[in-house]
Amino acid sequence: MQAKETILKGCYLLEPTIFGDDRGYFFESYNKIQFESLVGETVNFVQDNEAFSKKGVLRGLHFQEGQHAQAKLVRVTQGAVIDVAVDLRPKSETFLKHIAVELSSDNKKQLFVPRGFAHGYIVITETAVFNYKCDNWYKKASENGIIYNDETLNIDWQFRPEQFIISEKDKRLSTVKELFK
Ligand SMILES: Cc1cn([C@H]2C[C@H](O)[C@@H](COP(=O)(O)OP(=O)(O)O[C@H]3O[C@H](C)C(=O)[C@H](O)[C@H]3O)O2)c(=O)[nH]c1=O
Repeated sequence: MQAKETILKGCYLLEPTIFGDDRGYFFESYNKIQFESLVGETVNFVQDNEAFSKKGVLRGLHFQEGQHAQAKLVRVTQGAVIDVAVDLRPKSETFLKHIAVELSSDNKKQLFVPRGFAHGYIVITETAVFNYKCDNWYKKASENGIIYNDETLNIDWQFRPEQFIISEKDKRLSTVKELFK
């Protein structure tokens, strides 16, 4: 596994070492000792999630507040998405900056999104299976988020489906200006 820190401090793009042979391939998708050595911190994941979505589905931008904040290690095991992480740490040099990366079952890339970030993705293939680890449990009451087309963030989702498929909940998310007024 190799890792490269993105422009957002503490947010890493990871690439596994793939072992191919005439049967197919094998790779370690997660190894605690190696992962922590690459990202430079102890991370105790407690929950694994999986989401299946159709083309054009946009989930996010989400985060959990306060002590329920979650760090996430995200990857795609079928199809492809444009994955977005936004730095919401007021003291960070990259506060309100974001990255957008393609994660896919082909490139097998993973993104480590630290606590204090908002996260979301849009599906760019017919379907996608999104798998991720969280270092804190789901806490519905602490859920919050930023609307996907927030003017301050001005995210280029790099994909313009005939229509975005967005949950009613996500259509009602706040803007950055509302969240940080
Ligand atoms: C996140 C979550 C949801 N749920 C239940 C709550 C709802 O009944 C149902 C769907 O939840 P939601 O519409 O919030 O799922 P997503 O829109 O995929 O939310 C996720 O999408 C973005 C991209 C994220 O980074 C977060 O992990 C998470 O917010 O699953 C659970 O039971 N446990 C959970 O951890």
